[in-house]
Amino acid sequence: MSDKIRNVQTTVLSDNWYTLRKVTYEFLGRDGQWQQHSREAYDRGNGATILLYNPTNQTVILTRQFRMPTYLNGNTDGYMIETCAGLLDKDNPEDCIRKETEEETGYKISAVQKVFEAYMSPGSVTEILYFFVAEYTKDMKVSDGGGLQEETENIEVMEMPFARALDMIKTGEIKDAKTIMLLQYAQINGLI
Ligand SMILES: Nc1nc2c(ncn2[C@@H]2O[C@H](COP(=O)(O)OP(=O)(O)O[C@H]3O[C@H](CO)[C@@H](O)[C@H](O)[C@@H]3O)[C@@H](O)[C@H]2O)c(=O)[nH]1
Ligand SMILES: [Mg+2]
Repeated sequence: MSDKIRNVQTTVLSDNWYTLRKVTYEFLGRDGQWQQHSREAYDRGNGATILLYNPTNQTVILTRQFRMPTYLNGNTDGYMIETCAGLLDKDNPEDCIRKETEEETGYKISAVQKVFEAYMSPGSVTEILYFFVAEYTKDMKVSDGGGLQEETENIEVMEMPFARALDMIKTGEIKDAKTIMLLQYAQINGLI
């Protein structure tokens, strides 16, 4: 609880798939005066994401899928290259990301390492994202991956040299924040 806000009132504006709320409240400003504020907050739950890397072959596993919001905002074909990621269900982030990894990439991993967590868009989206890394090898591949049929995810699995992935940040072929964060984490910490 913050002693800098009071009289918080919440209205649901939309709950068709995820939930958009309008929140009005009084906020104690830096000048010591209470101000009336109103903010919208989009709640789509929390998520987890993972960079799969193979230090021997110097490769990483990424995914490619259509993302409508990016299509609406300048991404000409709507496709995004991203680290494997999913929304959390009732599971803890570790179990969730293992399950998501198998569904989306076809790799069955066990040991995962949490590296940090971050609010990805704190002015408008409630979500906190948990970031993981894990080593993978060929023999961990148990299926094609691709995501859940019933969710019509159509995910393409991409294995590529780590150096190529880093280069794709420079060329703009990779434009997804979580993916850039994890690739740079791997580079800074010499994972590969
Ligand atoms: N029918 C329908 N499906 C939706 C809607 N919005 C999302 N979906 C589908 O719901 C599924 C959710 O898949 P997950 O793999 O669980 O989540 P994600 O979308 O990959 O989320 C990850 O990436 C996001 C974007 O970077 C992250 O924000 C999120 O934290 C997470 O890491 C996707 O197939 C998505 O297309 C909708 O309005 N209607
Ligand atoms: Mg996903």
